Amino acid sequence: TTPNAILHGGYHHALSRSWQSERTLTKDMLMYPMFITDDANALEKIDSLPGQHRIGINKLKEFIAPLVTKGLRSVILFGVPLKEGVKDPTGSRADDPEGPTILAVNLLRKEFPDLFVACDVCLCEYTSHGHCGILRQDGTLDNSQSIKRIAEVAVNYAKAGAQCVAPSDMMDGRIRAIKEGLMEAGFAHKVMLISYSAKFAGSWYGPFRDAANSAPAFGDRRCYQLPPNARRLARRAIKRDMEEGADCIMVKPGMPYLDIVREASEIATDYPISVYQVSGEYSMLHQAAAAGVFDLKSIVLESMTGFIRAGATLILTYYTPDLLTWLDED
Ligand SMILES: NCC[C@H](CC(=O)O)[C@@H](CN)CCC(=O)O
Ligand SMILES: [Zn+2]
Repeated sequence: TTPNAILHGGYHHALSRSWQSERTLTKDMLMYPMFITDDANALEKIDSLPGQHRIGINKLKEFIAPLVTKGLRSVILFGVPLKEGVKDPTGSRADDPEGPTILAVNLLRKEFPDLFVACDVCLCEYTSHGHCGILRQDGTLDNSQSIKRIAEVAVNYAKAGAQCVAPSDMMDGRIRAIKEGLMEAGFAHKVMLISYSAKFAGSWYGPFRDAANSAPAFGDRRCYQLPPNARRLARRAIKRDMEEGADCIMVKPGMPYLDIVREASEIATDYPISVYQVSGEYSMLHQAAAAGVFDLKSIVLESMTGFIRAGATLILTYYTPDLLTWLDED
């Protein structure tokens, strides 16, 4: 089987099936990014992301239950190890069975059977150097080692019960490596593979790196995230990931890259298109509204309209809890 011959993974679950169709903003379109930390009893506010928290495994059920009651349908998990000595050059603890991500997958699948659980797959939260891949001695990326490790982590998240894996690393060929890993492990037909295909290097991720303690220790991510002005590379990355077996194509950041969302929806016409309203966008709107520039609910709903107009069918946003409330109002 060639990887992109496998379609089942993209519609195995009722929710992912709904994403395969045209939509206007509904709760089902929203995927909530959550930070799970290795301090089991933590429930820490994140200064750079007002309203967001780092959540310990023992606080997760009580935190998420009211959101599920309000109509939360899906989450994407980011493990945030804060304990000393967890990080190393190869991110070997990313798929630690006792680590925050796998513990959270286990708990959510057991306690909230209707919740669609996705895991972000990357090494940067677990590597001592903070890069999204494994480095050579000279400090440059070892792409083949990186995709081998990233595929291993993705398969282990699938084995733990994740219904979707989304690699945010931007290594070349990681989609095929993950898809083939899922195929070998017998998960490709029931786990959705969302590719962060067009993800741009730049200044929109600061609050996340603060929240996840995942900034690169040296250098930057310009050798693997796309150059902001490289529309043509984005088109090539999208086509490549379709070939390699992605079930959904994501663009990130969102508002500053709406043209790329439109390109993705025209290139990957038969795929659900996902967009990530990243931490910088979230904080910008939040702080501008607090400063009286505009009303928060209005501006957030209008940003959602932009994503849908550009062709997005799945929106990752930290505003998910607010939107679950706002969508029930007038
Ligand atoms: N794996 C990269 C994580 C990346 C931030 C970064 O480039 O450091 C994004 C997470 N997928 C940031 C998301 C955000 O800013 O909200
Ligand atoms: Zn990363």
